[in-house]
Amino acid sequence: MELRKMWFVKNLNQCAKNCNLLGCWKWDISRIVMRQLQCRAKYAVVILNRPITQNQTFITNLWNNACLRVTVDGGTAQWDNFLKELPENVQKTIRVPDLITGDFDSIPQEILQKYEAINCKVIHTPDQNHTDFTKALMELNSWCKLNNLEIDHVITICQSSGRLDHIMGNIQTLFLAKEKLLLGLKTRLYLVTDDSISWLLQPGDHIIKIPEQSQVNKRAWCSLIPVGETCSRITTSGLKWNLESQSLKFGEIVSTSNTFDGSEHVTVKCSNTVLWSMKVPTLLGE
Ligand SMILES: Cc1ncc(C[n+]2csc(CCOP(=O)(O)OP(=O)(O)O)c2C)c(N)n1
Ligand SMILES: O=c1ccn([C@@H]2O[C@H](COP(=O)(O)O)[C@@H](O)[C@H]2O)c(=O)[nH]1
Repeated sequence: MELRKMWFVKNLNQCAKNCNLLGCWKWDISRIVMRQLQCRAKYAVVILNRPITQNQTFITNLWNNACLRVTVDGGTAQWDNFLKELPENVQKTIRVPDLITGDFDSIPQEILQKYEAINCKVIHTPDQNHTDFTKALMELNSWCKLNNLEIDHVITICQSSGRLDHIMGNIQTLFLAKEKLLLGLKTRLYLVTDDSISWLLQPGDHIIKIPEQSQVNKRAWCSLIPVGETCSRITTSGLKWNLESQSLKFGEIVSTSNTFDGSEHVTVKCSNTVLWSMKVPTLLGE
């Protein structure tokens, strides 16, 4: 075997030992969800069409420190409502959206005109085979390419209430982002609701840092949901109800209402993609 190939195989074996031949991801959401948000990572914020009820300081810091701010169709009106609730002196400090996208069946005309007048870029995405959220990510990605910007995270402000089809559709967008490479390879996509954050764990090894308050908070739930396919083999540590080379499948085991065992990290080794969600008390200001 030629030398370069031998080196590659040796490294692959090492990697296989560590990462089960698949992938190895570390997740530290504290810089994203802590309200002070001293975040040096480059990230974009996407606002979907649900009321924004998270802590005001968290949202305004998140928004103003983002590299790119996108409101999606009716999400623009939700953003406008959120702004109206802020004290006037704070309103003046808030950056305007960079992009407004959507098929525009939900946004009131006067809101669209108001934001056009202050030079927000408006992109009409009429395709009815993809949701406005999915199309917003495509536009976001084009914007990043055009502006030579590599972003680490896309933080989507939404809710897990309201229409079930939209909730499922948003999870479908997480899958599409991965399967159809809607975002850069290194860009991580999250759904942030009132008091929780969710993202997909791809096949491989994951180390999830648990914020200190959640380590000891008995109400700090977390979950591992096998959306889309059965997860035939999953092993965890750091949870109250750990899984040991078990399978997750609807109709058999789905890990809801799980919680932390006080460890600093949760580890997950999974053979198939699963949806990880966890409560983050600081989002609401608890
Ligand atoms: C098999 C199939 N089912 C349903 C649809 C319809 N459909 C899927 S995505 C989409 C656009 C949804 O737009 P969005 O703004 O995300 O949601 P809205 O609030 O307008 O319903 C539509 C109409 C389709 N194109 N194909
Ligand atoms: O109940 C809802 C409604 C919408 N969404 C998300 O927002 C975008 C835009 O929605 P519009 O109704 O077109 O304004 C949609 O694609 C969904 O991703 C939601 O999560 N819940």
